[in-house]
Amino acid sequence: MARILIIEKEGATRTALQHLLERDGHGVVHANGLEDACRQKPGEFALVICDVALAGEHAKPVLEASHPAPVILLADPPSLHGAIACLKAGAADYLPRPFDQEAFARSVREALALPRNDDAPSPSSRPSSHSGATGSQVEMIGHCRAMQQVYTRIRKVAPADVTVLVLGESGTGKELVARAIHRQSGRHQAPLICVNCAAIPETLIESELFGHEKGAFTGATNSRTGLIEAADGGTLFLDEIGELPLDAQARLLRVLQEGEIRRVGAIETRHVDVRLIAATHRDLHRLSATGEFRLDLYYRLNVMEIDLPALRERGDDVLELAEHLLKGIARRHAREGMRLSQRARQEIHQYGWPGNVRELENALERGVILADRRIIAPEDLGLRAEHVLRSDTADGRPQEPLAHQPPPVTSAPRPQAEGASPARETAPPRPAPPLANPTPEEEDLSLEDYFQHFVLEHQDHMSETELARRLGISRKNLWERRQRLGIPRKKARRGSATS
Ligand SMILES: Nc1ncnc2c1ncn2[C@@H]1O[C@H](COP(=O)(O)OP(=O)(O)OP(=O)(O)O)[C@@H](O)[C@H]1O
Repeated sequence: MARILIIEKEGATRTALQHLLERDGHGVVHANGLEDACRQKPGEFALVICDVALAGEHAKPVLEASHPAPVILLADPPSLHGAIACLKAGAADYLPRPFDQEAFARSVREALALPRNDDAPSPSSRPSSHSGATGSQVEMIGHCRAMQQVYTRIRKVAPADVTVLVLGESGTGKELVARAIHRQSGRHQAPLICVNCAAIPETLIESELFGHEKGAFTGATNSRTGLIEAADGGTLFLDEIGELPLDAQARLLRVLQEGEIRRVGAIETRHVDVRLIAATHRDLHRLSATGEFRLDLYYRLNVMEIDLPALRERGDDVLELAEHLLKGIARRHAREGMRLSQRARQEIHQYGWPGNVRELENALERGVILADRRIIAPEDLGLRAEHVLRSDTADGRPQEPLAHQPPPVTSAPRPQAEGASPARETAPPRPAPPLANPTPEEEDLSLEDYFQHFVLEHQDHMSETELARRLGISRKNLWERRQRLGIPRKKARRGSATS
């Protein structure tokens, strides 16, 4: 549950946005314009959503006022120039209106997931060309051997200014790799433009990527710069490149071969200096055999390859990632200090994660929202039984099926993305996590945490009898626990409730 500020003049739109946000459990505050918003201290909100018309030039005024809160801009009518300017200035997202509910919810989720650095300079002091398409710099977590190889590869290819092909299942962090390469390259002062080829309609992709001249097609009332030109001097990240239509593939090949771009409807070409990083979860070589992907483009792209392991192949990294992600998610929902129970950790370790890190983030967010107390139980994560990878415990005993899941839990086949390359040997079934067996102590520990928190929070205004009743224990038990935990009963103030 995050506190979100909506800056929007239009009453009906405001109500519709509020409805969508409240449905997802967020708290909403309104402002009619920037001045009104500034009085509400926008930087203290978890997120600011602003009509681009009220955001000031290139959204800089709203971004400055809202720092360090992320800002989503809603644009009607949208423009490519506007989008690039706003994103370069540091907006978390730029949503063209009308948008569907799912796109809006996703954008809110992603903006709330951005790391919030209160010490970072505000957008006004950041060089505007420095930030990427979403302005975020997420640290990559994980120490397993496969990830170490990934980091080494990134370090070696980053300064080499060559085209890079990043392979990996959906949600493994391909965009993070692209960001890391850009950051460590000589182009880091120039823009990084990220484009998901699968998200742009086939009819628009050429004009979006390559730009168009006025009159090039019906509706082209002005000439427009494409995203490739916008990345001039910097890096272009083309995610899901396997989805690029064949005509666009031919144009892209020309950009790579000649360093030249021809806008749709243009006669002359322009020179561009762009480093390309492409990513896909598909086997491009296999696609080229069926004519869906140009073989010559595949060879041009595949100068350097970085192969990201699936999350289920990263051993204990999954727990390190879970702890790291949990902190950010809990902070966003104002539930700091939330922890995973031993059983939840065990389940996270044993799960197959077909949706990889993105799925882990979603499960943790569910956990943070659904957990009644500060400990997240396996039930709160809502993982699907069919993706639990069965393995033996460290002492060789078969793993007990997880209590809340419908038995039997069988050895699930490791899910393989459609068309994905059988790039890497998969790791053997994971041993049980390096944890003590889940025992009553663990639940006890969480109860003690809760007990301590509850007592400290309420002892000033509740009598001992009421505290004990609310905790569901006897007064004697309350006294004993106070002794054990070192929170002795406060001396009753004259006139305050005692029992
Ligand atoms: N090693 C990691 N450490 C921290 N966060 C990670 C890591 N890998 C992925 N993530 C997070 O997981 C989410 C998905 O990552 P990303 O978008 O880079 O994946 P992707 O492979 O590009 O997915 P898709 O192919 O579906 O676009 C992001 O929120 C990202 O920050």
